[in-house]
Amino acid sequence: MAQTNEQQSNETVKQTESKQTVYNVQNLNLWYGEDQALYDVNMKIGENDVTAIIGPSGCGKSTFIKTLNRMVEMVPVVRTSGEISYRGDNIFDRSYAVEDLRTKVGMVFQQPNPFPKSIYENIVYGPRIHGIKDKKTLDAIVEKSLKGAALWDEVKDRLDQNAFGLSGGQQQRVCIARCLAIEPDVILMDEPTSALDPISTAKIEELVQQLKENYSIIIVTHNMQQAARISDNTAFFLNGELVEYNDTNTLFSTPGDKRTEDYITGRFG
Ligand SMILES: Nc1ncnc2c1ncn2[C@@H]1O[C@H](COP(=O)(O)OP(=O)(O)OP(=O)(O)O)[C@@H](O)[C@H]1O
Repeated sequence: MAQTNEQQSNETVKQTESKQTVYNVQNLNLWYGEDQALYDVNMKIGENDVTAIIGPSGCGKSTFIKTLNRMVEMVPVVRTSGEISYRGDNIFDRSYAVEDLRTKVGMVFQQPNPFPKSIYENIVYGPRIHGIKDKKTLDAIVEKSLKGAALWDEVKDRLDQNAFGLSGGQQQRVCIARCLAIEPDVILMDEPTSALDPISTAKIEELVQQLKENYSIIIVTHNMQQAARISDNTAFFLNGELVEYNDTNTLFSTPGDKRTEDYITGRFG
């Protein structure tokens, strides 16, 4: 029998009750002008979890993930209702400082997008904006971040070379390292491997497993096998609605909603 979002959300809370809640999304609706893209989304996201967002093209996955750092508001016609609490504070409150949110919540995109600068300059960009000038401190941040992104050994002898000279998979790890350099709490990943070859994809997947020790990760993916391999919880979106949200094993083995079953068995999408 189909369950309501609230029932599913409560169950997921039970399963992760020993964990801190990083995000609590309540009754989130979002419109692009007249067109509604998200409908009454309710979802709790746990600390140190990898949370996968799946669903067919146009179902609202990217829109949802971009609400979590309020990047979606860069589209001027966007309007939202409901609440997203991050570590207990509603990020839609007028007094909430979006700059603080963006230092806590890093983002990695579908296409690797390093700056047209050296590998070193890519990593120190954020820390410099935050006022860090000391060369030794910056050097240490570069090493730590590149090690965290499993890239240090490959690039440590050519930090002054342009990041554009790296492979696509390495560029994506530069972007992850750039994100780690600001010491985020959460990393949002919007289809981070869809432009990469299988070997680079496997490296990023392995990296996600390492990163979850220290960060909470929310990843949009078209690839259901990827969601099954790397995530703790999975949310299935369809037409802007959160159809089902559960621990990944349960969602893929015994989906509670016929629409989830149809999607994961390849009947559409
Ligand atoms: N900037 C925008 N302006 C107007 N409508 C938009 C904008 N971005 C997305 N939408 C609409 O919002 C809905 C959800 O789009 P979104 O990109 O979030 O879906 P998605 O699941 O991430 O798709 P895909 O897997 O193809 O990337 C779609 O109907 C889309 O046309």
